[in-house]
Amino acid sequence: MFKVPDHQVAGHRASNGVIGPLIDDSGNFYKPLQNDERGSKEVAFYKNFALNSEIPDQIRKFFPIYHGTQLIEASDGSGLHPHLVLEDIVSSRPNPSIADIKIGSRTWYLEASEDYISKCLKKDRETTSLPLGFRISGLQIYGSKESGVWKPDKKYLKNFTADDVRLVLRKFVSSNSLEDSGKEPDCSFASTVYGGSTGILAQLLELKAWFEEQTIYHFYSSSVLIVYEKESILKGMSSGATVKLVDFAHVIEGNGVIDHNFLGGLCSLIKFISEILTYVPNNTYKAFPKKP
Ligand SMILES: O=P(O)(O)O[C@@H]1[C@@H](OP(=O)(O)O)[C@H](OP(=O)(O)O)[C@H](O)[C@H](OP(=O)(O)O)[C@H]1OP(=O)(O)O
Ligand SMILES: Nc1ncnc2c1ncn2[C@@H]1O[C@H](COP(=O)(O)OP(=O)(O)O)[C@@H](O)[C@H]1O
Repeated sequence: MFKVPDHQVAGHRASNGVIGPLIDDSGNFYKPLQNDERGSKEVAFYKNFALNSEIPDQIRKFFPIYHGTQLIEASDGSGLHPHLVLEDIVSSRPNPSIADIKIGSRTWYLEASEDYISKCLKKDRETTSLPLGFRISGLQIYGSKESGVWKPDKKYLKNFTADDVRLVLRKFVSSNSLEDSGKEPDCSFASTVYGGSTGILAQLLELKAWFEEQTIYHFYSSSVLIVYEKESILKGMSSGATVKLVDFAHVIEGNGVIDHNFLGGLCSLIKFISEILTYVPNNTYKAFPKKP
């Protein structure tokens, strides 16, 4: 039984006359192949990635598992349509908090069409992509059973400044602030979600180490998805904090060159997260411990 996912935060969504992703009860996420070359490029990426023996095993966990493609009824009822069948990253979490963070100050690449380049350039300039090397493309923050979920729309996120990004990454791991409540986020889940040996920061650093070496792919317009489950923490269980990469419709060959665009954006995101972990409420930051 297919249904439209409740927890999609960015990208093309199923709506009247628009094809969007579907999920099933078995933990699969079905992303409709776009009719132009984007669909075939994303399939080509997943196939190449699956077979590429140069990808270290510990890096594979950062990518959704790929189960091939399948013809299924499209979400808009227009008939059978090919879909990528992927692991559903959020299905095991009933109340996930999710951030879709598009990495890179440049979402376009020279091989793309002139129209595509100018469209991307405009978005990169108008968002935090250019100054920060990343932008928040989608967001959902779970508050509590009573307050529910805050899921700001695309337009709201596009207007973010660097300060808004800093604040929202703090709200993401707080117990007291949804929307524009005016409250100082308490960051009470920061050490559990962002910190620790298996937290978001540790995972981002592991990914960064690979990007410092890998020259196989250049990832344009791909996102880092950050997911965790607040209710689990409250029950004393693991936060389930997870980092995954998604959206590979604009991945090109690396040809032996480091993906500086992605690496730069990743380093910038790491800096923002690190600063939250060392933040002390009265607008100061704890000094980093001195090296022995
Ligand atoms: O048209 P828009 O403005 O919704 O752009 C889509 C982007 O939304 P954005 O405005 O950047 O948040 C959208 O970005 P997100 O996935 O929402 O971060 C994609 O970049 C999408 O392009 P593609 O499927 O990756 O080729 C983009 O779709 P296309 O317009 O390229 O089909
Ligand atoms: N494997 C997945 N599991 C769960 N959710 C996913 C998965 N892949 C993507 N998503 C959700 O769909 C959104 C859009 O995905 P993306 O691949 O960027 O689509 P698009 O090409 O339409 O931009 C993401 O922000 C996320 O919320």
